[in-house]
Amino acid sequence: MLDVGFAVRANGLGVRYRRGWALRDCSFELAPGTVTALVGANGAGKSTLLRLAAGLQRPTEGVVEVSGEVGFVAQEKPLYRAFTVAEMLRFGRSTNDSWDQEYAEQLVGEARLPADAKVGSLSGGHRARLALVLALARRPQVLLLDEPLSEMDPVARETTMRALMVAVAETGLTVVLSSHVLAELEGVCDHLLLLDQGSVRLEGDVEELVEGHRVVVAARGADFGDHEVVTTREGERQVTALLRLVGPPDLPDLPEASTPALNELVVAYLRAGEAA
Ligand SMILES: Nc1ncnc2c1ncn2[C@@H]1O[C@H](COP(=O)(O)OP(=O)(O)OP(=O)(O)O)[C@@H](O)[C@H]1O
Repeated sequence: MLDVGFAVRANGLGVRYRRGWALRDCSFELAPGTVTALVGANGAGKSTLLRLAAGLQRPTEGVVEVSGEVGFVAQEKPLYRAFTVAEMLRFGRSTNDSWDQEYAEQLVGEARLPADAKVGSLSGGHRARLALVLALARRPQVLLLDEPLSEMDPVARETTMRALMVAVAETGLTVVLSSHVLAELEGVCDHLLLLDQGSVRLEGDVEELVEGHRVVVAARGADFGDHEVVTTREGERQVTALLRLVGPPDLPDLPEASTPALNELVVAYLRAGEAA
């Protein structure tokens, strides 16, 4: 792969549909080998962003660049229903120069996909796994996944995430995956891209983002100094706030301050977006 310093890079990216902007002024850069959680409320623009990066849709303004071969698994997982699993693999092999047959067979085995089953007869979860096998076996440099786990059972989710992590560790694969199930992304994703109504609201290294925020429990009306209040939850006497630190985490008068879990951080931003 060319060493260009980024795997995916967007600059001023925007898409307008007839009813308005689905994505507006999005700029970010994802480094090679990172695993990015793409999160946001329904309609925030996640699928649109992934389609643009996959080159399946043109932006209205701005650019998105991907370095190297890109693999994309759409939410609706288009596969040939009349083909068997084995036929899908043969098809993949004959249409992709970079196809890795041994790897494809290993992944099919791990997913326990019966080679002679017709795609149309597979469950939603098995179809999702097959779509992912086909994308991984092409050995792309960048893999874009639109809600890859949504139809899978808990064990399938775990095996799938493990297969992705192995590919990241062994080949330096870059992954961007959208999901509403935040608990599954914790410990797996090292980068976060949070969209709010078509704009990038929060983006960066997960650890740095977590370190840059505090959950505080304080008396109502407490003064949080220069720190940005992302969201608050009012109790009878106390208020729980998520703060984005501006400057050093100088919170002398507050009884409780802890770093948020990724899950907590994302939910706070999504809630703030809804309230806005
Ligand atoms: N082909 C289209 N024509 C018109 N509007 C569209 C089209 N595709 C998406 N949109 C609109 O663009 C916005 C973003 O949609 P998108 O599917 O990218 O969101 P999302 O974050 O993936 O949502 P979800 O979590 O529900 O999958 C929405 O307001 C949607 O209605």
